Amino acid sequence: MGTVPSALKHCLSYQHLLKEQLWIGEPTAPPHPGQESQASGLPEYVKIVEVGPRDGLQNEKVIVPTDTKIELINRLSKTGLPAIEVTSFVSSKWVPQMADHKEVMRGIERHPGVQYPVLTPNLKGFHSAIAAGATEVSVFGAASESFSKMNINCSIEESIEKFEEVAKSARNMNIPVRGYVSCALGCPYEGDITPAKVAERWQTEKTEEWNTSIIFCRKMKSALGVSKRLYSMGCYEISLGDTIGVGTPGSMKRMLEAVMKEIPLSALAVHCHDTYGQALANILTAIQMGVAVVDSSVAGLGGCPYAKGATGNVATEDVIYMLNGLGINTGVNLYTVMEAGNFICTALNKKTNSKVAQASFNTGAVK
Ligand SMILES: CC(C)(COP(=O)([O-])OP(=O)([O-])OC[C@H]1O[C@@H](n2cnc3c(N)ncnc32)[C@H](O)[C@@H]1OP(=O)([O-])[O-])[C@@H](O)C(=O)NCCC(=O)NCCSC(=O)C[C@@](C)(O)CC(=O)[O-]
Repeated sequence: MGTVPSALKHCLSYQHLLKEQLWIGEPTAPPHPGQESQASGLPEYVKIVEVGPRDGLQNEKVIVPTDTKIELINRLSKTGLPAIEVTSFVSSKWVPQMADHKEVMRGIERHPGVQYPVLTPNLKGFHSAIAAGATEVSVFGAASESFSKMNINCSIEESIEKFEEVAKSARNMNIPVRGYVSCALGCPYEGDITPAKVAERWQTEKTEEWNTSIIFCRKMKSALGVSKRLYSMGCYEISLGDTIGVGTPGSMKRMLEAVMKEIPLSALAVHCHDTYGQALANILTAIQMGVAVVDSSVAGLGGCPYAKGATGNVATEDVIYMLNGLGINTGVNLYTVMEAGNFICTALNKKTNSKVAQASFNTGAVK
């Protein structure tokens, strides 16, 4: 797909798409995330946080060569993406694919204006990340006790203590910290997290219905509680993760309504996996509610090693295509993201999960 632009120029569908401006991101300087378009009520600019090199690759069974990871990140850096999550400073016994975190961090070319966050579950990871040159980190908690235990081997409460240590050290060093809340809409171990009216119920007195939805209430309270605590400890942004991709626009809306009462909209991001094919719809719902930061993964790669059955993240290509169609600026060039997607899919010997990239292949315009 290295020849995407020239090949597609001869393709009628390309001409149509070009006319519709779906392929090209506006290369203008982005306004502040969340700034609203007067006309539509939608944000004028949506920031895309590319998580492919980390979330996308962490689940790959075969170890991807370090040079390939570096090349992927270097390619993504040239697309206009404002943030690229590079790797995780976690235990190589737990996630062998991320064992080369130092080499990847040190090997990439950094482009001005691009953020390169890395995951750090604790102080050990934080110090290693900083020593390797990280300038932004992310802590990652969960709304589900079982997932927390399986993923980072501690309870939610213990995880908060570790994140507080990271946040404190980061603050002293002027390092921005992002916070994830996994299982915001469902958990692979505890089942659905149905937020039906639970936020209101949590905040008011218990009713009869409280008893029937007590489990959901606890989980919702947990999602809210973890988000609030991450935000209070100084995380500048809270990324709400539908880790196993079970959410729907309905559950996304209810969850966001609850969280938005506690955390400013400008500090929220959504992180959607596409297991049930709902990711784009969920993202659209979030954007319509004013969320202006979206995580996505090139070629739709991804999955969490501790969330069995969860498929990849929503594909970056598909999110950009949708946002371009809505006239929302991302500053990202879809062509070059597709080229990066083709690069990594070729390297992994797998088909892209991006519908937009697949459609381009199917037109015959892309060989
Ligand atoms: C968190 C730990 C490390 C706890 O693991 P642990 O075994 O409880 O750690 P420990 O403190 O007991 O130490 C045990 C050993 O691990 C080492 N250790 C301790 N910390 C580190 C570190 N930071 N980096 C490297 N090594 C570390 C430590 O030094 C020691 O080494 P030993 O003395 O045995 O040689 C482990 O559970 C782990 O690495 N888990 C991996 C979690 C992970 O990466 N999951 C996938 C990412 S989360 C995700 O995908 C969801 C997300 C973010 O995308 C959002 C969504 O979709 O919802």
